[in-house]
Amino acid sequence: MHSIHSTDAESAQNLTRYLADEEETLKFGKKLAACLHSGLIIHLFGNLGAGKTTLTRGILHGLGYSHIVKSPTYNLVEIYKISGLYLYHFDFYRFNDYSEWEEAGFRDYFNSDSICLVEWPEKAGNLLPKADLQCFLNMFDSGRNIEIRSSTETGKQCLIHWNTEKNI
Ligand SMILES: Nc1ncnc2c1ncn2[C@@H]1O[C@H](COP(=O)(O)OP(=O)(O)OP(=O)(O)O)[C@@H](O)[C@H]1O
Repeated sequence: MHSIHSTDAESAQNLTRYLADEEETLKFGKKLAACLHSGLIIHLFGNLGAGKTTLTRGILHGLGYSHIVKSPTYNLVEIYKISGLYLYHFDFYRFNDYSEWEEAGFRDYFNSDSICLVEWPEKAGNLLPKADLQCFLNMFDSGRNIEIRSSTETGKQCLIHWNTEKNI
């Protein structure tokens, strides 16, 4: 059995990592993928260019997806299927209103067979189901970091998995 590693910056409820460059964001996403499973809803917060799509690309690579990962800015959602698992990558930056939500059938995307990663969740407001994990991609003059907070018991279990995983 592994012991739970924790520092001041991380506990079962949250973790923070410094991301030196794009490669490191990809690497972090790949490692995070090992803690994820179907049914999870993850909200990604961060300004334009903060690295939300890069993180998603890392997660997809970690799940075994080896093709191009595009930003969903224009389509609102990109759909990936990886060995029976669906991953929906939303970007609500250009989201307008409830009718758009209904027409696109977005409600149906949030089910137990999929992982949903949502950029700009604040633009869709309370139409979205509650997130299990909230990822904050922060940019400072001194560099970038990511902070992940769990907001459900399921999300908390993911971060416990991260903390107990060897070599992470
Ligand atoms: N940790 C990092 N350090 C430096 N550059 C990074 C880092 N992570 C990503 N980038 C670079 O930042 C740029 C923007 O990244 P990305 O498209 O992932 O941002 P985004 O948050 O999805 O943006 P948008 O909100 O516009 O969709 C890319 O050129 C990427 O290479």
